[in-house]
Amino acid sequence: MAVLPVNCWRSSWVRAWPDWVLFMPHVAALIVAAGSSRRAGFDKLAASLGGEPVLKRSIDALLGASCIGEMVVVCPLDRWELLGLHRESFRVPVCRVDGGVERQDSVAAGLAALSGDATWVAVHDAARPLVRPEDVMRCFRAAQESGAAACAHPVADTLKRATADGFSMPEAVDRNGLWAMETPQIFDVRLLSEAYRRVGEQGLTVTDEVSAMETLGVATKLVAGGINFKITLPGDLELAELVWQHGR
Ligand SMILES: Nc1ccn([C@@H]2O[C@H](COP(=O)(O)OP(=O)(O)OP(=O)(O)O)[C@@H](O)[C@H]2O)c(=O)n1
Ligand SMILES: C[C@](O)(CO)[C@H](O)COP(=O)(O)O
Repeated sequence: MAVLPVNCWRSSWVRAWPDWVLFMPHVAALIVAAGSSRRAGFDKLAASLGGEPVLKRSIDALLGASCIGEMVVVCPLDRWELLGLHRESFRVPVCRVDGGVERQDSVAAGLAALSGDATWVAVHDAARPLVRPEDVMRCFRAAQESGAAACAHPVADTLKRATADGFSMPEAVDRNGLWAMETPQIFDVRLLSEAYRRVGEQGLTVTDEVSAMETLGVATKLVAGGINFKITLPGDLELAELVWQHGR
């Protein structure tokens, strides 16, 4: 896992802020954008969605939520520079750090780069650019009420388990109570950092923060919102463009 020894927070941005802003409990947005887009087959975070890069759309969606007070973007420098993203142009202090091999390594790198001023952290996949600021706020309110919250949606389809060559198996898979996980996922910063420390220490594999929190025995409130699918396969970008053009 690559963690840059950065301390981007002691910038003029932060020094310009009055003390009461720094001590106000706020949410740090942690955007993971260091993936390889292997399944998409093209750099999906640099691809255009409504004329702006997908990564920029995701950053703007999180910044549209008033609870966000700082942001860490986990992203390779070349992608950041290629997209012409200037951290001075955002409404909150923004810090960029390198990611790791797996998503969980990138989240850990982002957690290590937080300023220390935030009470909460909202981890968000850059590959989910359709999330709406109101869904981020709803998720944050649920986190304040329940201690931990994540965007997700209940599975609506009939489910079947299949063989490797695509034949259905005579097995009933009960959809009742099954949810598909999304992001943002919002937690107390110290708890999530402890969860990821444990994940690293025990060599566990987790694909999201809810799973990491389960290592501490913490249950997460699931919050259904608007259309928020992840751009994973080539056709997903076209679908996202349609949603973008016709309104989220
Ligand atoms: N090592 C990694 C892997 C993933 N991600 C980020 O985590 C989010 C969800 O990952 P996903 O899109 O599923 O992964 P990719 O690696 O981008 O895609 P693929 O698995 O197809 O290569 C994305 O915003 C991705 O950039 C990351 O920051 N670091
Ligand atoms: C957190 C997450 O977006 C949950 O859907 C996760 O990144 C999923 O990635 P996946 O490996 O493509 O399921």
